[in-house]
Amino acid sequence: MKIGLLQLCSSDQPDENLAVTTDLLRKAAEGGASFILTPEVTNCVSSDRAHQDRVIRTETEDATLSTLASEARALGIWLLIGSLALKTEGGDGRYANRSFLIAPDGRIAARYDKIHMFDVNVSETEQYRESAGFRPGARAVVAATPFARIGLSVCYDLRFPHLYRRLAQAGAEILTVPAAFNDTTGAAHWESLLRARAIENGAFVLAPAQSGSHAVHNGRPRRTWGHSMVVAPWGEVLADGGTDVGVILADIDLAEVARARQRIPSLTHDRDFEGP
Ligand SMILES: O=C(O)CNC(=O)[C@H](CS)NC(=O)CCC(=O)C(=O)O
Repeated sequence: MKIGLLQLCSSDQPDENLAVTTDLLRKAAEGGASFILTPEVTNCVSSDRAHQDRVIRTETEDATLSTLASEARALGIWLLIGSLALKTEGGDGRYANRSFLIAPDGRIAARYDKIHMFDVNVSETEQYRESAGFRPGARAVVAATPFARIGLSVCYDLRFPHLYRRLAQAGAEILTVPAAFNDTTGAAHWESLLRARAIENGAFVLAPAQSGSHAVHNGRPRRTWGHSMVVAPWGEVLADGGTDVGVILADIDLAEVARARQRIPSLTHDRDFEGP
């Protein structure tokens, strides 16, 4: 089957981002993709709380979700909206960083709220406190489709291998890692971590990414790493999106999951042990 990754450079204007995303989604479908994926925070990249409060909507009011779900239906494709920043009802006023799997009939087949929050000082000038704006999820999700079982994750989750272990042990054959990796840690770690998750779990890793220069964050534009990737279960990088905004297409053979797991059955060799 053919996979389409959308590499975006989302701004802090959801309407603009939706127009670009819709256009690229149609291109990916024209290119033959039957499963298309968008990056983390497809609808809005911003760290300005007052601005976010003006433009971010709840799940039921969000135009990105309803429009892309209708597009998926019109195109007859499976769609992973990597994530949307959404207002949540109740709770403490923080947003959800929520991933959606949309079926070809336009219905929501699965939702997943990012579990691990990026509260990190990347350098003295680049600091993130994702948990100040977003409320973390607490439930891992595997969704069944006619072509594969899909384990959902988002961005910084990539650094927590036990999450992917659980997803693979629950049957996931494809692991999705939509991201907005920053360009410092992206250069150092992105490809290695993606390949490690694919190899250690014998699964395809599909990682659509934000790329380029976004809305100002801590007084400077926020830069993301791009390099959207498709990684095979044996660890080969089947596609690397570079840094341009656009569509990345890759053919995958899902039989490779069983082949990789037969050659190295480590997924079934976990053992309980004591200490340290
Ligand atoms: O802020 C938003 O709008 C949405 N959230 C994100 O983009 C998050 C928090 S800043 N980014 C990451 O998790 C990058 C992880 C990363 O770069 C690493 O693990 O090295």
